[in-house]
Amino acid sequence: MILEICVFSVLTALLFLKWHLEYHYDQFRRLGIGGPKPSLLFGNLKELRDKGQFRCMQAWTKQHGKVFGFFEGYTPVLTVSEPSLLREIMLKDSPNFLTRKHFPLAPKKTRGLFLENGAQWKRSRNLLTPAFSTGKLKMMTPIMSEAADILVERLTDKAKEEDSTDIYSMLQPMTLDVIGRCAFGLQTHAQVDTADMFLVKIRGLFKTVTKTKIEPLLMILPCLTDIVFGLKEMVSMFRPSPIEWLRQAMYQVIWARRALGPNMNVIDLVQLMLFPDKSRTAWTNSHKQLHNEHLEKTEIIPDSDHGLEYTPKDSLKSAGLCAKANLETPETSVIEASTSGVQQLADIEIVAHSITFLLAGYETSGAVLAYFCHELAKHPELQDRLLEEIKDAIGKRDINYETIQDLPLFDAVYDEVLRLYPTSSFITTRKASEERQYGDVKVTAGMNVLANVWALHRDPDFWDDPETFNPDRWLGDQNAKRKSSFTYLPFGAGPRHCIAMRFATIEAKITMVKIVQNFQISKARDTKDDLDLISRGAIVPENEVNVKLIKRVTGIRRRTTRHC
Ligand code: HEM
Repeated sequence: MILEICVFSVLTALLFLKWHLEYHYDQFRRLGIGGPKPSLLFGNLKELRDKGQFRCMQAWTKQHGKVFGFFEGYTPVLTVSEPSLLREIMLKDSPNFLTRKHFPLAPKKTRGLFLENGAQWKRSRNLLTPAFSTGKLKMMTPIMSEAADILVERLTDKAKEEDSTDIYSMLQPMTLDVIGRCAFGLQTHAQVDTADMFLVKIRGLFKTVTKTKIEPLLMILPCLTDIVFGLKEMVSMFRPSPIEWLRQAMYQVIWARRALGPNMNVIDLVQLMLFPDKSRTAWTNSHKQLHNEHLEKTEIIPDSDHGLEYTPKDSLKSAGLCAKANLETPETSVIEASTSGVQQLADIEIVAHSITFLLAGYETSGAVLAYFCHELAKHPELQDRLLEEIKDAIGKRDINYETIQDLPLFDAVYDEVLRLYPTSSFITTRKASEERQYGDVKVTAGMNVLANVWALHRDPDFWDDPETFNPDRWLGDQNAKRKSSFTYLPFGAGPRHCIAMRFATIEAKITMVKIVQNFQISKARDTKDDLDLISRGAIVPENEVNVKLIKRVTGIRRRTTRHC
């Protein structure tokens, strides 16, 4: 009898589960929205994984149109490449869409700007936006310029030694040095030292992101999230993860920089987060007292001291400040930023934002530069035009924020690279707070929306000959109109667009101008016509990006003076 009851219960539970899944996976059909057929166990995850997200998006858009639904495991995602609907969701009705789609492995408490939602996101965005103003970006360009100079030196050596250079592997450490220095305040040496701890940890981090089987598991069974997080915490007690290493390194930088107080010779994102404009005047007595107490426990190392290796314990050859703090004084981390009455970020938030900047900025910027070089190798005639433009607009002047402003062809090439390779296509997501009806499309409360940027940028309804790389389409007066039409969204749109759009653009321009000035890039014997791409948060080259570099005789090899 007991056995029969057990069998009956199990069968009933299975039937109920089947009914529930069928009902769940039928939700788009009930709303009159088409899409690929999901399986009861995996939704559409298997196809996404097998074919690759971007191929699926393009194929599904062709088959189901500009608005369709798919299931990322158990999670329903409404996918939109209809510009007018995107404008409603991302801009006009943005207060209803200030939240992003949930990321299965997102930390639960301190999340950083990208993952924050609601009031917390608003506060952070308001506090962080001034750090990306024109004035502040100008002050950060020497960091970018110096990193680009080191790149040119390394490429010069490569050009002498090798017929084919994997430019991607050269660009990644450069973007890491820029972001390491700007967002972490660390004097990293990723370009010249392959054993640089920062580089090693970041590579470890991205390897885990690519290989993890946990994320798909949580996509299929989100109910396991708490258990998985609990287990992860237990494991990290014995084997700290790369992210934990980064967190600790960042805390040490913060403590040392707080101890030293504002230093206007060192402008990076850490400085701007720690001492935003408003707080400089409000550097109140309570801060001063804490600052002085902490300073007494802090040993200042002269800038010229290069003997210090950084590790989570003594990582403070921090962007020229070079202070080694007494690391036993974590109480500074709880300086509540509001003691002065001025809104400021607390240490725990700064750490989360720094890690976010690193994750959001490292892969994207490196990949975009690699795509840029790849397209130049395929289009030698374009390089002659770019070089002419540099000569006319810049001549022998320094490459800096001012001199790179008036380079329309460079801008056009950059825009076209980002059209064909919108590296952050699959992170442009929103979640509806309340139900809305836009024409025929009903967006229910809690529904996830993905701006289908990959398909949008290759849609023949909006682009002539969309698969062709043609920077000239960006020249002329249609440019501004095109950019405001919601057919081109490499940096997203609306209040949650990429906060560092101009930071990334300046970094790319400075680097590319220096590369074009110094090298002719052409196809090497092993250059692929079409790169294999992989989506791991950002869409990046799966393998090497090989090109042949020929040093220009007239190349300008100039090292930017250290800015601090
Ligand atoms: C070419 C390089 C880059 C591209 C293509 C890119 C693209 C994007 C995109 C598409 C989004 C989502 C926008 C939306 O949902 O509307 C985004 C968000 C974001 N990006 Fe970037 N990004 C780049 C570089 C960077 C860099 C260098 C940083 C940091 C220094 C950064 C920090 C962020 C942050 C913090 C967010 C979240 C903004 C928020 O939710 O308020 N990005 N980015």
